[in-house]
Amino acid sequence: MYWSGMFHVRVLKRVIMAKQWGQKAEELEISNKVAGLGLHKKPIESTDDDTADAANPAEASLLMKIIRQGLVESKLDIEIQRKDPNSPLYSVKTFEALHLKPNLLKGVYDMGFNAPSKIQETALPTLLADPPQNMIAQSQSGTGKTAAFVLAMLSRVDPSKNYPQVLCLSPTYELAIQTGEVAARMAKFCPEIKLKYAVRGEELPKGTKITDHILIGTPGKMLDWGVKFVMFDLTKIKVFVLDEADIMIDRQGHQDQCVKIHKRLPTTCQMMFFSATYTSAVMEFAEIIVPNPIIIRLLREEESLDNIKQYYVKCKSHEDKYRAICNIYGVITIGQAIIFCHTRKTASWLSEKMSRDGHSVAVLSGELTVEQRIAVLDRFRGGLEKVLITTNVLSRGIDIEQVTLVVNFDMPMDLDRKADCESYLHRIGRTGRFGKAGIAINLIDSQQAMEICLEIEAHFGKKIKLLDIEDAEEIEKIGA
Ligand SMILES: Nc1ncnc2c1ncn2[C@@H]1O[C@H](COP(=O)(O)OP(=O)(O)OP(=O)(O)O)[C@@H](O)[C@H]1O
Repeated sequence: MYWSGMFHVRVLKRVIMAKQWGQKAEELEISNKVAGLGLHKKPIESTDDDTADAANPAEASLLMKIIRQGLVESKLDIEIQRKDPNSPLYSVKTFEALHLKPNLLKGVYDMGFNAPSKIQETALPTLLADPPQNMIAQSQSGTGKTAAFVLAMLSRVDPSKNYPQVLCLSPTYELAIQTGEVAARMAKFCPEIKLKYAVRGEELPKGTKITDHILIGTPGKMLDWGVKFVMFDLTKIKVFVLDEADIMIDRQGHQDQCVKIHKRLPTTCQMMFFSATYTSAVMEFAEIIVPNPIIIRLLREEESLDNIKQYYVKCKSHEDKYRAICNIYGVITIGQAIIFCHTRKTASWLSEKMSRDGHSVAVLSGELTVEQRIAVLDRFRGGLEKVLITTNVLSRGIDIEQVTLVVNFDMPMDLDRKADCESYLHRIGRTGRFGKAGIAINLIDSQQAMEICLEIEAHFGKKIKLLDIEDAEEIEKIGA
């Protein structure tokens, strides 16, 4: 009965979520659409010709979706896009091939990007195509998703119209600021494009009418400005981006606010949902609230966990875990490290201990003000501290190139104290970004932690090797 119970919970959750987002799930059932377009559900072994047959982007998109039904994470999704240059799903190998505005292209090159990453080459032709198409995209941490949707946002703006046309929502203050900084760098040669942060601390006098083209922020502030104080017109929004879309949909606080914004957007608004992870329930739900989405999932074998060496170390206590960290530090040269703890209390205990022993450490946890959090991150980015100790608050999105080591002081777990595989992927994704090498070390001090580690290993199908922390030679090898 456990399974059937789980099933009902899941279905119920989807129905509640669908109701909240103001959609009728049935209206969007694929079978109805297939009937409406006179198409038939294709067998799993569809070939490239299936897409070539599609007469227009809507059909192509539908067909992709149908094909995907039987082939989630199969090679077909991406191969089709590569082989049919007439399809809006065609992928590009250069930024020139995207026919960007010249000053945007200049900005991209100025950032040191020579060629698009896999998610960029796959997503951008579709995101920039006309008529605009909706997208739900998933690819591993550090693969360039931010640049993909930021480039699409900047391309869609009409700078001659002085009102917000693009909304981009992030789950945290830090991520919103980081995304805004990427957008500002990319738009360096497009001074006519105006961008504003909609985050805590940004105050506008009542009655203000916002004239900036792009708003990047957190859901609460965006809701205040758009709905409560009507400082801009939500019905004029052309592009709506949800970064870290899975938690934006799944977490109660964010969800309520996103729902209220989403409801007021025009039906013509292009929706872009991006994340490194989606549980299947969230993905199914995302497909309901995003009309006719093109869905891109980087193939499992493309997920770049390969460039992160994963280890676990057996420890007996907190003290023992601390010794393990010191041993690793004593032996290998580490750029910078992020250490994840389960609670703020452990984070501050560890930071005090490390500071007392002469390590330069910073702590970032939920109780700091947003200004303090940004200051801590800026110092860490600038290399002033080598170690950042934090909680799950920083597991997502933060991009710091020099981080070569991630330590799970405590294994990530959900409320049922089971493995939280999504958080694990996001946490270790703070290293090994954009194909660089990284190391992830899990400190295991209980049977339960070991079980979580094994569950994570099985989930991703990637070996997490035992590391003997007393064996200096072995530790040296991992740094090689
Ligand atoms: N085409 C490119 N060429 C070179 N570097 C790139 C390119 N695209 C992105 N990058 C760099 O790769 C790093 C990771 O990119 P980004 O932060 O967009 O990843 P992400 O997929 O959004 O990760 P996460 O899921 O953790 O948020 C950044 O430092 C970014 O500047």
